[in-house]
Amino acid sequence: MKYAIIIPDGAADEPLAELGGKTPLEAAATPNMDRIAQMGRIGLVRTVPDGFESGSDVATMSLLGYDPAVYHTGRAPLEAAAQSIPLDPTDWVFRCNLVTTRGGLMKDHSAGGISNVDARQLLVDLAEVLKEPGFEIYHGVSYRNLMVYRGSQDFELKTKPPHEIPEEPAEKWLPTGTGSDILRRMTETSAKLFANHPINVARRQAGINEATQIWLWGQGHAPAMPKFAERFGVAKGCMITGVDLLRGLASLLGWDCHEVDGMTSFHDTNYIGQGIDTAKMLDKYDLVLSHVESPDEASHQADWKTKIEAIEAIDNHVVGPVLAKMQSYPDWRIMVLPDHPTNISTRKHGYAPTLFAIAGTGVKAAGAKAYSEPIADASGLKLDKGHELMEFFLRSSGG
Ligand SMILES: O=C(O)[C@H](O)COP(=O)(O)O
Repeated sequence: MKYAIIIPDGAADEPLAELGGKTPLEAAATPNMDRIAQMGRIGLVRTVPDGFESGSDVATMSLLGYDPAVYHTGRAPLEAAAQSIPLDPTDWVFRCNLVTTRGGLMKDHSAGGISNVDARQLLVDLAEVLKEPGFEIYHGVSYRNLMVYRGSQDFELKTKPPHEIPEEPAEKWLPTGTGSDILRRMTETSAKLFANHPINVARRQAGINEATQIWLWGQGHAPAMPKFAERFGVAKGCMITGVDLLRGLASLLGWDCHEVDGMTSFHDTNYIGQGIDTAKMLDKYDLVLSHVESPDEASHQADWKTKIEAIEAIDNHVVGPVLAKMQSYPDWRIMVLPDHPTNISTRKHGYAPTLFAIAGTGVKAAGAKAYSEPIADASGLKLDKGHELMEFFLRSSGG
C-alpha cells in the first residue's frame, strides 16, 4: 500500500464577510481536494487537545499518531532535531523568532518574512554581544531560529508565541517565571543591537518590516518518540517541507527528508517542484508527507487573497499530480488535511477541529460534494482524539 498525506498548513478557517460568508477553502477553486472528498470520506478531527496552545507542533504530532499529552515537550526541541543539534536531557531549547514590534505592539511575528541571509547575519552579530553564559544561537529558516541553553540554570517559564499576540502590547507577554530575567535581558540586548543595524536600515529604506528584536518561546527538553515504523508498521517514510518543525518530527520518527529546489515557507515557494518531487518520492517510499506552510503565513498577515492563491496552488500543483500518481498504484490511500485552522479574522491559530479527507483503496464514497469545513462538519464523522487519525487513515477509514 502507498500512502500520501498533504498538509496545507493553516488552510482551515472561518466564514469571512469579505468572501460573502464563505471560508477561504470554500472560496478557492480546489477541484482535486474536492475529488478526494467525493471519492472517499470527509470529516473533522481535533488535533489540538485541551490544555495545549494551537500550533503545528501540537497539531502535527497529533495527526502523525502521537498523543501530545505523552510526547510533546515543547516546539523548539522538535525543531532542534531537524538540525541534529546534540542535546543532553537537561539542555533547554528555545524558539528564537526575529519579530517586528512598533510603538510597543507586536506587529509581525516573522519580521517581514525575513530572508535567511538577513536573519543569519543578525544572529551572528547578536551572538557576539550576548554575554549570558551557556547560550548558543542556531539559525533555522527565515525568522524561525533557536537558542540552546546548556547549564545549571533552572527554567519554570510562561512564554507566548508571537504569532498569537498580533497588535498586542509586547511587554505584557514577555517571559515570566524562573529564569525569565535572563530571557528578558537577551531580548533587550537584541533590541539595542538591532535598532540601527545596517540590515534594518536597509529594510527601513525598502519599506519592509524590520527585525526589531528576538522573541523567546516554545522552550523544552529533547523529546523521546518511538519510531513510526515500530508504531504503525509502515516501513519507509519521507517528509517534504520547507520548515524545520516538520523536518525535526520526521527525523524523530525515523523518516527521511527530501528537499525541493526553491521550496520556502512562504507563497514564493516552488509549488510545481513540490508536486513533482512528492509524486517521485512515492516510488521510493511507502508513505510520503508533503507539507506546505504558505496558507498559514498568509493567514497570520490577515491576507485572505494570498491565502486563497496558496490553497489553489497547492490543489493544482501538489494535490493534483500526487492524486494522479497514487491512482497508478494498485493499493493506495491519500489524505489531505490542514494541521489546524489559522483564522484570517484574528491572525491567530484556531482551536476548532480541522477537516480531513481520505480516499483510496478500501475507502467507500460517503456522498460528500466538496472539500470544505461546513461539509466536513455535516458529514457526522468526527475524531475527538487527533492521535487516533493515523490508525484510521492507515487501516480503517470506515471503508
Ligand atoms: O512560528 C512559526 O513557525 C509559525 O508562524 C507558527 O505557525 P505553525 O505553528 O502553523 O507553524
